Amino acid sequence: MSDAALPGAALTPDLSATLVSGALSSPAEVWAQACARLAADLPEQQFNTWIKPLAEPSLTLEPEGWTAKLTVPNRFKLDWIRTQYAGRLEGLLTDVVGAPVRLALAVQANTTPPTRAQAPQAAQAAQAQSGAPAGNASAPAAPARATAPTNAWAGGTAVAPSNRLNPALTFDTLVAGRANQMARTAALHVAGAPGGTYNPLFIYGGVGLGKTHLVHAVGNALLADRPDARVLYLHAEQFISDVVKNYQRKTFDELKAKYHSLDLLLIDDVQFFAGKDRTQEEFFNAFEALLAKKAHIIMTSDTYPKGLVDIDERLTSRFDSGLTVAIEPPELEMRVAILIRKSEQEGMPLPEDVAFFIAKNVRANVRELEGALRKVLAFAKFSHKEVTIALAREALKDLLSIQNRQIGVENIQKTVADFYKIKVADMYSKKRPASIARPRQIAMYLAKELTQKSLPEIGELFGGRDHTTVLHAVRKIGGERQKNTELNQQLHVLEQTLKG
Ligand SMILES: Nc1ncnc2c1ncn2[C@@H]1O[C@H](COP(=O)(O)OP(=O)(O)OP(=O)(O)O)[C@@H](O)[C@H]1O
Repeated sequence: MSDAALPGAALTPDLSATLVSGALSSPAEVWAQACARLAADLPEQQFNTWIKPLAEPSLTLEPEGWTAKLTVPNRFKLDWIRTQYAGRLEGLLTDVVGAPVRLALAVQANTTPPTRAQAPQAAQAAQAQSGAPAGNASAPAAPARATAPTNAWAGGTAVAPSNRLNPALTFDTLVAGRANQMARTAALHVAGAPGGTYNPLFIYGGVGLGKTHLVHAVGNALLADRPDARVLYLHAEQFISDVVKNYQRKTFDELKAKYHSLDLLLIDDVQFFAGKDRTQEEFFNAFEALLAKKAHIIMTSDTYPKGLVDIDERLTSRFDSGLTVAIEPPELEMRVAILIRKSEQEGMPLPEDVAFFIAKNVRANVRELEGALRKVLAFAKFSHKEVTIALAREALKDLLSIQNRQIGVENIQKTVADFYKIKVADMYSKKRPASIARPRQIAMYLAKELTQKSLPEIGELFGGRDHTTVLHAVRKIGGERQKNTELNQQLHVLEQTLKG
């Protein structure tokens, strides 16, 4: 190997000899051999997606030993390669070279300026991608970028009009933890290899748990990688209104042209398709067309495909034909990590004890956690006081006083059972007649409304039911309550009785 192939290297004779002792004469050959071994080890699609497109690393001899410097196209790929393949690559390079090799990853400098049409999106995506990689929930959160003009809290404010993606909702700003591990891993896979496995990807879970954030992250990551990709995010209701508009104008070809040409369709809250036959038909057509051309579809919902009501079975069975993953409510450590990360993004880092205090008291979902944090930070700012547990207690006193009234799930079960004249034991039983199932659903709904218990905790207290069953009950009764005055009155009476 020549010195030119090893920029900056001061070769010691024995290591240099190691490298040239076999048939290896250049970093390209070292890389080719390592790749050949990795290719034998990895599923072909993974290898072709992540490793094959990489240019060979430079090999330099630093005072600590050999370093292979591998450049990758963007931050997202760097994070993925670092977590998934770096260890294996280091081992293989070490084997091939015959001496320890350290792998150093760097993002490739961008040499081709984006086209005018791509520029704003690329700039937004690059900015959104430039933060620290998404950490482990237990790892300290990365400090926020001082220049970040957009914020994951900002909701729709920074949405690019064409693809409706919010550039602030990225993998970088999504805290990883046990609750979203499966969904996040699947989403990362799709972002790296859209049209491949896990198609469609169906993500379900309760309100405010990060489903929307995750699908935006996939769109933003794909655009950072391929700025020309045709990506569209939309809420199911926007699809419904598009269908209605095109129905009135008889312009179904336009609708088809819009949806069938995408590379990635991200569609939120598909439970809203319930009872909308024409929408379901058009979505079915789009779904089939996109899958046939290997475009990727990611959907979110409040329940798993088979739990969806009033949606045609030919659709729900297709929803389930790729990968279906749940996002669970975050556990305590993850809630703390989220609070710390978000407070840093706000430029007001939260002391750990205060983060634990808030996380212990706000358990329902991340949106509520964000709301509580906002209250505490605003309270500190306006009162010019330090953020302490005492201050947090004061800022959140309304929320805490609701909890202190301590309406327990058992109390709810008993009150509801008395009201509808069924046995309390039926709250835990597997019996399904409507005369029992409905009061049980009402009790689940009230448990969610009036206590701080998470969906899995409520499910457990109702005879070990799955959290999606609870979610279904909460949505169903909540939805019916809006239309059914009799039910609304009954619920009102029950609530007043329970609140005392
Ligand atoms: N793991 C996480 N890390 C950081 N922020 C999160 C995380 N999970 C959720 N959030 C934030 O919580 C808020 C609510 O999340 P999101 O809107 O994605 O929830 P959702 O599951 O889509 O809820 P809904 O069903 O009500 O639409 C957002 O501001 C999102 O950025």
